[in-house]
Amino acid sequence: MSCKQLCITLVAICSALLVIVLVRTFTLVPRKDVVIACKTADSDFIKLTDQILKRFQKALQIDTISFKRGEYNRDQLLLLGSHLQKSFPVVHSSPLVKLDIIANYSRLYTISGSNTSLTPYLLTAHLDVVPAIAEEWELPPFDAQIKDEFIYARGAIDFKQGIMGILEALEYLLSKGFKPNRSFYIGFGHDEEVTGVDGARAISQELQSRGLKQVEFLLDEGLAVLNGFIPGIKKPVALIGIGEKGFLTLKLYVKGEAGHSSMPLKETAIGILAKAVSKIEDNPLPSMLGYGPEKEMLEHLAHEMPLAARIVMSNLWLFGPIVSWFFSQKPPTNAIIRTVTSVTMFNGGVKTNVLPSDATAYINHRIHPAQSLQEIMDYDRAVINDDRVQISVEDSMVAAAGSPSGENDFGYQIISNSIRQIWTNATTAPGMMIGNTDTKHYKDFTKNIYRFSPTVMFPGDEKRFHGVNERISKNNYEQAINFYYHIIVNADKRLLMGNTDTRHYAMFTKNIYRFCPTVMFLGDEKRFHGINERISKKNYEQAINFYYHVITNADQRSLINIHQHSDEL
Ligand SMILES: CCCCCCCC/C=C\CCCCCCCC(=O)NCC(=O)O
Repeated sequence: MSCKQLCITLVAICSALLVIVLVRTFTLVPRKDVVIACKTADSDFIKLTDQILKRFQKALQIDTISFKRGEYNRDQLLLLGSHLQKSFPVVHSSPLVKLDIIANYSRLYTISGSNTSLTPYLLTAHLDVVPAIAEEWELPPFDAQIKDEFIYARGAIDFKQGIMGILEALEYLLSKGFKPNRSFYIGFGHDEEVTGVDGARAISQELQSRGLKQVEFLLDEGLAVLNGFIPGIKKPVALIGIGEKGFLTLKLYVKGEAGHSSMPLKETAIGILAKAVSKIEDNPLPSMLGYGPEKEMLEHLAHEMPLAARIVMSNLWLFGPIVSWFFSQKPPTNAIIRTVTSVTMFNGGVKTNVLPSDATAYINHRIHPAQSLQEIMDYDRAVINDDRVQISVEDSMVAAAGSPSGENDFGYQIISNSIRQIWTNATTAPGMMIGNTDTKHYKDFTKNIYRFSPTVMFPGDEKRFHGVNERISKNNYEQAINFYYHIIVNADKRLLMGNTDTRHYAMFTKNIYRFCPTVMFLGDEKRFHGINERISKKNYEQAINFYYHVITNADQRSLINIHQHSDEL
């Protein structure tokens, strides 16, 4: 090949790459329905009254702690149950609502809709919380005191704002005479923090035993309204978890030899285990960017970014390694691109002058959906590379596949639109839930599983989950209630409000108009995507003539000057 031919080939390849990059950059624009913003002046806005605030604080003061599987504060769960009963009298006495107590503490509400042809949906949340080390908190974790407009308490964002927010919204709606068309369920599990096997799983079994086959969608706790988490985007980003990482907890065990500390062996069981753990921490798993829901997330968000970032994020096939490096720098972004590893427990030794007879550590992996449990086990074994360290599986769950997040996916769009009604300046995108939820117990009912908590977060707030100083602002709690209000109202519709293809032509003109030459009478709107869609012969003739006139009228250079014509008359 001559030098000239080589140059031509290179220019051709670069031009082709440039075209692909630019086409992807400017065509990845997600659906965005026009939504009516929820305003505090609206007649149906639920204001955070003292009464609402007090019952939220009371719920937070009840320490419904889960310690381990089957070990939770049972009395407190009962107390929380009676607090809910007292706080929401309309919910608990409405003929439209049936409450079942499941496995002693969990709660399943069935709200009957009038239209049995509509598939019901399911809202879930959990009653339990993780323990808190009170001494490390600014304010006691179970007092729910308010400081600078924030309510501090264990459970404030994980996830009693969900429990109370859902019931506040339902109480309000029912007291205003709301009668749903679409039935729905509300499931509150009591042991989500210890895998939900007693609570959510029992609720799911109860629904199955009633013959329920399918729900339209499921909304559980999950991602949040994030400010400043995603490089390049200043406005709030509300991520809806369409997938969920799996987990794998491994037990590492080293058998040692007890003896006198004055005559030590070269290595003790603790030393051997410490080296293994250190190797695990020094060898993070590789980035899987582009192979899971994070790809969709970045492609959805690209159009919100400045041009350079937009080009990069729209073309992960080319720029993936740069993005991976960048995202690896901070824990929240690192968590979405790879299987992460946390050494969470380490035990060994009984006395300062006794050689340890054994040592145990636990490693908790959160697994990226593109990897299997076996791959992670094999990786750890190879990294540790020491047969003296016995590795066994303590607990595991495979990652959850991505739920649909397309333009016509009812559940996703209902959640997205409800978010945008409350956080009007936020952009929504599908994401991957990095923690685990109760949703695994409901996966047989639907593929439309979404994980979103109505929680506003700023960088650093992620440490409050299971950490110290968990809190929510009063304003955010009010938003949470109104978010659930809109979920219930929006999901009660039969269909998404229609969108057209016009958004794909938005780059060509701002003069976009939408009109169908269709004559409609009241009730005909149900024929769209419904049954008995029809048009009269006369109307079809009108439609043809309408398009005839559109074509002939648009064929002019400019609009006819009406005044000129009037003068002529
Ligand atoms: C570029 C995107 C960055 C994503 C950053 C995510 C920020 C944090 C938002 C939500 C995190 C939720 C994690 C908490 C899980 C809560 C549920 C739970 O505790 N489940 C039990 C468990 O996982 O062990």
